[in-house]
Amino acid sequence: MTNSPADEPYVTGTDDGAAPALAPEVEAAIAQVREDVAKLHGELVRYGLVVWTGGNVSGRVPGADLFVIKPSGVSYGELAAENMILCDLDGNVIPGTPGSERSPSSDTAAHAYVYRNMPEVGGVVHTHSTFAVAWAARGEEIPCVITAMADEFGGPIPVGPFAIIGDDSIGRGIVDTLTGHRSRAVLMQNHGPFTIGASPKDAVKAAVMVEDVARSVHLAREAGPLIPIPQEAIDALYDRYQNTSGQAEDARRGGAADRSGEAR
Ligand SMILES: O=C(CO)[C@@H](O)[C@@H](O)COP(=O)(O)O
Repeated sequence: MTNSPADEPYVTGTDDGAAPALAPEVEAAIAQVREDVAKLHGELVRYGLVVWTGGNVSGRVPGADLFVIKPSGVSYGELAAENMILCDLDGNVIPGTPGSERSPSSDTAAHAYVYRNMPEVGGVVHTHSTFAVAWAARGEEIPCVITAMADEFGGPIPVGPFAIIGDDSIGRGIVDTLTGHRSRAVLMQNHGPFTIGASPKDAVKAAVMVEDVARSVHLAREAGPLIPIPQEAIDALYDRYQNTSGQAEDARRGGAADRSGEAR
């Protein structure tokens, strides 16, 4: 009895550099993630989170040990599904696949480390958004003093260790800081925010919200002392928001939708 395509082990590469043979459902999933990740980079620009090419979005391919990430240093206006880069969970570019002729994002190793060590994560984002970077430059966590933080992050936004780009250091700092933590954002010291999410869109939302709360709390503290929110109120706000805000089909709530609300 021959195995169905779905039973076939994933072929990560071929000797002649041709694209690997993939099950049809994996091919379809890859195509969807390529489209979503390419489109979501426009949200980084729309919300003012990046200058030049100073940020990146990636998305895990459901059902495969693969993820999609942008090419390094390519203007956001040029990004499209077909020039996103398909990688395995070690951060190796899958040869022969669309976009594989270019180098992946500088942060590919960090994204790959998160995907290997946090199986629940479906998307990873990195930006240099101004106010979040300012808190990172001070190595200071953002205290939970506004209900929007309690809702979205369930408490303070933590700081991760100083780590140099280029190996697993940043990824390890992200995972060590966020594992078991409610926050989907970490301020890597002297660098900037990395966010995770149930989907690429959920991770982009966290990137948008971390910059918003970083700005608000910065301005508040400049004007006077901050008023902490009692922990029981933080817990209640977080529980409500995580379980009733948005729609049941949102990825964050365990659903499959995350393409402008479309189920898939
Ligand atoms: O933060 C850094 C470099 O320090 C990078 O994430 C940023 O410049 C974006 O690089 P990529 O264009 O994703 O390679």
